[in-house]
Amino acid sequence: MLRVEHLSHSFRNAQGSVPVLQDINLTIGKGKMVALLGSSGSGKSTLLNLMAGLMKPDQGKILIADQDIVRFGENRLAEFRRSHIGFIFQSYELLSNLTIRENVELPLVFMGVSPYKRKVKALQLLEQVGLGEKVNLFPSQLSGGQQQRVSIARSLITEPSVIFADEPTGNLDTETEEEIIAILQKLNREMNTTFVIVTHEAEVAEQMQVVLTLHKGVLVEETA
Ligand SMILES: Nc1ncnc2c1ncn2[C@@H]1O[C@H](COP(=O)(O)OP(=O)(O)OP(=O)(O)O)[C@@H](O)[C@H]1O
Repeated sequence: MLRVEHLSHSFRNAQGSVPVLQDINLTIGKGKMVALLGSSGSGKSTLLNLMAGLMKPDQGKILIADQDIVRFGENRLAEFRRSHIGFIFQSYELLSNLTIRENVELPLVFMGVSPYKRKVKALQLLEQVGLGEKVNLFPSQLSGGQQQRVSIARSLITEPSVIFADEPTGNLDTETEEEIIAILQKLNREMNTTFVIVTHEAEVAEQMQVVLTLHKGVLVEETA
């Protein structure tokens, strides 16, 4: 379960402090597929980055697996992120000099998992995202949609409690977007992983179980 309590955040600029998120409270149950919807500048990415422990908020609690990650020091947070949190970026963020199997294995390399175990798990996940035939290719040999599937497999390899995705289909055409959403839904069913997906497209949000809508830094609607 993921819980956010009284979360507020501001960015500072030359004029002073600009509030970006104001008193956000939300609870996301285990295994839910959640959309974070809102127009440009409403604070979606900021909220996602805070929940993923990539930034520290000014105020509030962020509870993941019953632990308030806001209180963690840098090392503990980095360790917690590695084992509990997955992230999918709009721009895939794959390493071009590694094969796609090696890219998927990478989080386990940092956790000291044996090469054999890493390989077995990576191959299984690549099979699940429909790339079983392409495991030895390099990212540049794949389409954008295929590269995003590699990054999805990579995000799952540590079996995280929750995966955060920031506009995961933002660089893809409509047909490929539908394929990626279908894969995320399949993985959510098969692995009971919680997904929180930032989107500004109502059509994408409608396909999720819960939709959280942000407007100017305030959570204005929650539909389930
Ligand atoms: N590092 C930063 N420094 C100062 N202001 C920032 C910073 N990051 C974001 N902002 C501001 O915070 C507000 C919310 O930004 P955020 O990226 O969270 O919105 P968003 O809803 O994800 O937008 P988009 O859909 O365009 O990505 C915006 O007004 C933005 O300009």
